[in-house]
Formats: sequence, structure tokens, C-alpha cells
Amino acid sequence: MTLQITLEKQLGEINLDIDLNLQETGITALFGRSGAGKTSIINLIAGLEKPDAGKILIGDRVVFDAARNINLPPQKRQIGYVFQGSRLFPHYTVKGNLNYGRRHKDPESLNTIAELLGIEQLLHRYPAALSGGEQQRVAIGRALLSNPAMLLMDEPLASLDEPRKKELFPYIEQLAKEINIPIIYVSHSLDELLRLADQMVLIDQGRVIRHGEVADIWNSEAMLPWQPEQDISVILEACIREHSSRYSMSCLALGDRLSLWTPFIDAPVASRVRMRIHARDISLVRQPAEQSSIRNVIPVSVVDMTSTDNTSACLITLRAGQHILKSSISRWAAEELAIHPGEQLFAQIKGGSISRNDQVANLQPSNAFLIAR
Ligand SMILES: Nc1ncnc2c1ncn2[C@@H]1O[C@H](COP(=O)(O)OP(=O)(O)OP(=O)(O)O)[C@@H](O)[C@H]1O
Repeated sequence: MTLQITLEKQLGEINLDIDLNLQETGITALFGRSGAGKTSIINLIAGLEKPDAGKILIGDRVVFDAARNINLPPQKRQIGYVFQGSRLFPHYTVKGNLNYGRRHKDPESLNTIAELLGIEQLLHRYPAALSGGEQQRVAIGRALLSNPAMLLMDEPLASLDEPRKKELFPYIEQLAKEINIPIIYVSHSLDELLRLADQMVLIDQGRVIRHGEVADIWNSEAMLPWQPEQDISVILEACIREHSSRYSMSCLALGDRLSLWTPFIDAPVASRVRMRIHARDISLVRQPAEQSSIRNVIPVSVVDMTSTDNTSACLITLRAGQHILKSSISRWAAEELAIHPGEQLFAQIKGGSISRNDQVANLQPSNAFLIAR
């Protein structure tokens, strides 16, 4: 099943003009600045607003086609929607909320979804007696129990504090693995992109700037505006080659003979992981030191270097096998080392600098992620 979305809509000053083909499963993040048009896109897909022109196809089901005057109302589109706030009915219990609008209130699917979201113990409580994270899990459950062909989530974590956000990540990841429908997830959080998204669509001024794999876009120039100079990073995706239980570290295969040691990742050898590596944690040398505390000394070639006169730092883009790395060093050091594009150098990466929050372990080739705890 594919998802084809062509939309045009004048939104005040912004002319929304979108043409997207989305994957059938997994999470696609709609990412962009405030006011870029993300919520408008999912409201148009859900049928809460009407496009000026375009067509929306879920598989072979046409839910909107301006040319043929087809415009199914939201309840006929088979689309689940999770909003920023949970929007639960306060006078219904959790169970009542989950069953709301369900024609066939079979307890089996309710129990399955409740278990998936860890809300089995909450079924008889009222929303007022739930935490923000629990309320959002119920809201997700309610959307799923409408048996949707696709799920839209508009910043579902935005109203939660950091600990609650972290509490919800594993549920959303698990959900993406268990349910076989596409999820469109609106966000402007890099952490959510790193942890949850398989694909991303970068939106600006109502247009699609980039659409593709998260790592490809994250590592491109298009994402630099979202990364403060001190916090520039790349996403690296690779398979676990081995573990060292003695030192509590894991080794990622970057290529035939290229390895990266990181703090231990609780996932099997050969499984794929995603890792955020900060440019500030990579230094460069012409020759590896004979004795060094740094475990990762990786041969790289210089792809590109940028610096501005008014900053002291120089950002150097590097290639290690198939992987992109970025190093932020001082302009002084860059000049002294006389670094130029095309040169071969060695990147030193302190394994310990990669925190647990920067690691995501993926147990399936389908990009379904499990957080490395
Ligand atoms: N019905 C409308 N009529 C006119 N302008 C609108 C309408 N809906 C949205 N807009 C404008 O379109 C732009 C995009 O809004 P939208 O809410 O889709 O952005 P967003 O990317 O979701 O932003 P945020 O991240 O802040 O939620 C905004 O400038 C908004 O003011």
C-alpha cells in the first residue's frame, strides 16, 4: 500500500504545495519550523480542512480528489488522529474513552491495545486521575481502536515534560513495530527525530524541502539551521560487530575493517543501531598516536570544510567508508594542520562521549527501533 498526497492550499501568506509518496509502515516525521505548515498538512489529510486542489490516496482508496469532487468526511477516511493534548472525555473512564465511537466493542482488541500501551491497569480510572503521559497513551489507544488505515500524530509529546516524553518513547516505538499502518508524526524536536522516525519530510514555507532517510537529511546542510554551532552532530547507522562485556562496550562495523567502539548497547550482534555523534567530540590527527587513551582512531577523508570569520570554529565534513562524520575544531588548529578537501586524516572519537541518549538500537531491518538501555 502506498500513500499519495498531493495538496494545495492558500494559508494566509503561505501557499501550501505538497507532493508526497509515503512508505506504508513505520514513522514518517513531518519536521520544520513553527508555521511551516505541518499541522495544516495533517489537518488536510484527516479531512478537518479542505484543500484548494489535490488528491489523497490511501492505498487504492481515494479520500480526497478535487478534480472528481471527492471529499470524504473525517470519520469515513479511516484515519486515526492524536493531537498535542489528549482531548479525552473527562466524564468517561479510560475504558469508556477507548470504546468511544466503536461499533464493535470487542474486548480482545481493546485488551491488546491496552497492553501494547501499558494502560491495562488504568481502564477504570477517569482522565483527571492520569498523568499527562498516561493520558496521551490512552489517546493513542483510542485512535488505534478506530481501526485506522493510517495514524496521524501532531506533536503528541509537546505538552509533556522531559521525563514524561522519555516515558512515552518506547511505547511509540513499539507501536510502530506492532501495527502495520503508516504513521505521520509532526515534530520539531531533534530528539524525537533521532528516537522515533524512520523517514522524515523537511517542510519549509508550505513546501517539501527534503524527503528521505533521517540520517541522510540530518547529515546534510539542510539541517544545519536546527543545530546550534556547539551542538552539530551526525547520525550514523551501522550494525553491531561485537560486544566487550569486560569493558562494557560495543563495537559497530563502519566498513570491512572500520570499527567504532561505543558504550555498551543492549542489542544482539548484527542488529542495526542508530547513533548521534557530536562534531565537538571528534578531533583530527595526521598520524595516529602510538599510545593513546582514545579507542577510536578512524581513517577518514576530508569532504568539505566551512568556517566563518566571526567564529573560532571550523566544521569539517569527513567520510569514513560509507559513513559521514563531522568534526568541529578550532580555525587555528585547521590552519596549523593545513587541512584541505580530499585529504586523508584520522578522526579520534572518544567512545565515552556517546551518551545513552544518543543511541538507538534497531532490531529489525525495517527500521523499527528499540532504545538501548
Ligand atoms: N485556515 C487558515 N487560514 C489562514 N492561515 C492559516 C490557516 N491555517 C494555518 N494558517 C497559517 O499557515 C501557517 C502554517 O500553520 P501550521 O499550523 O500548519 O504550521 P506548523 O508548521 O504546524 O506550526 P507549529 O509547529 O507552530 O504548530 C501559519 O502561518 C498559520 O498562521
